[in-house]
Amino acid sequence: MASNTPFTLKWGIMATGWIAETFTQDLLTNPATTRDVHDVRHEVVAAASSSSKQRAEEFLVKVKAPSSAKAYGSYHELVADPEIDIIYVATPHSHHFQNAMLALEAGKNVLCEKALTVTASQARKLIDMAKKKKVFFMEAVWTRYQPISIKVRELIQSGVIGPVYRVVADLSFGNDQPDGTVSFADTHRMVNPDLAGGALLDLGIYSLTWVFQTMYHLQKEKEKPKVVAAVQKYHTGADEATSIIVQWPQHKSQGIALTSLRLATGVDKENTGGPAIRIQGSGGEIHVAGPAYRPLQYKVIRGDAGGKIETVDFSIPKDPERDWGHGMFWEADECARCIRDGKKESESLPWEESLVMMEVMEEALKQGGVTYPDLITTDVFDAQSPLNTGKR
Ligand SMILES: NC(=O)C1=CN([C@@H]2O[C@H](COP(=O)(O)OP(=O)(O)OC[C@H]3O[C@@H](n4cnc5c(N)ncnc54)[C@H](OP(=O)(O)O)[C@@H]3O)[C@@H](O)[C@H]2O)C=CC1
Ligand SMILES: O=C1OC[C@@H](O)[C@H](O)[C@H]1O
Repeated sequence: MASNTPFTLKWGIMATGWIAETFTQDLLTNPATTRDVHDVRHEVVAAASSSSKQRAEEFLVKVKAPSSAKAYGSYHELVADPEIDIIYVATPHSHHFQNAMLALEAGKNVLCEKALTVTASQARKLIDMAKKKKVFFMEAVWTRYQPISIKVRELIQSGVIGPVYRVVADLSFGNDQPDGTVSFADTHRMVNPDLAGGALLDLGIYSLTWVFQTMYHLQKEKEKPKVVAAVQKYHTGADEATSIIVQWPQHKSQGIALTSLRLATGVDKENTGGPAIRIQGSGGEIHVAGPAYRPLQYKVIRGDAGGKIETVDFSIPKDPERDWGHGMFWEADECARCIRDGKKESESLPWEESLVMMEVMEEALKQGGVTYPDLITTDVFDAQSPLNTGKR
């Protein structure tokens, strides 16, 4: 008989930047009152900063964590805490391989922010370590767990638009400046090669997510995609715009994943002009409004109904007590359910799919001549790497 007590997942937060703050606040929302979830809940046990314990303390205050939450001044201390079930890695992508490996080596379950790694080989090694340690490991592509994504995947599987042969998806940010730059300092993680900057690994991954979750993910016999890419390099060496065509010849399908730091997906700053994602089947289309990372509306246009349009809107629920909700809690709930049920990977984003997506992105960047420093592309784990110790 199922227990009425929700399963509690105990989190350790690695890093104290913007997304760590956003995600942790989502963790601290009440699952029952926010989103009618009663089988799992979350506890923030500790947070760590690579720069100082004080920064971690300030972070915990800022997110209104319970007073029991511990602050650590190093990632090593965090992964050694026996009370923690899962580490959320919220550092720049440049750091993900070393930081996630640090946690996996310590026997922790890991949720690692996107992009999972800088290279496919790094992703492979993390997956191998998760297998070896028999722990749960997932890339934090929150979009996959949002109700709208689940619904769109179900619609496609129901056959309402027939077989899907083409998907065009865009996430572009509109940061063009009159002086020819984009509105990020050269040191910012969006454009800094030392932090694996660039449009593709940061934003294009969402366009690719839509291409993958509506086609590759639903393939019964998985087919490796062919990849053709056009990459516009920024003066820092990172990509400022990347367009990828992925092709699955046996499925007669193609996906076009677009991203740019200069153009915006929509004309308004919120990127809500649409459709950001156009899913084309032989019997109709599904249009999803942007932004691709957190869309709130889709339209189904059925060919057999004379082009009749059904529009469905979604919203991100808020915790009334905290006046907060960003939409990242669904991926946290997925982690809790997988760990409760003894699963090592999520069916919505299996290891193999994260890996193939990394292979596609690596190939696209290779075609465009984008390179990153050895420190962040090595697939050799080093617990004392500056990426783990913060000693820059
Ligand atoms: N899912 C989503 O919607 C989003 C995901 N992301 C992903 O999250 C990751 C982090 O992004 P974001 O939070 O915006 O980044 P921030 O720059 O705001 O934060 C990154 C944090 O990483 C730690 N860090 C360790 N070493 C470095 C270093 N050399 N330079 C900078 N930071 C360092 C710092 O925390 P400390 O000193 O405490 O260790 C810092 O606060 C990226 O991989 C990004 O792709 C980002 C935004 C949205
Ligand atoms: O993952 C992301 O999604 C939201 C964007 O604002 C952010 O830059 C990106 O990292």
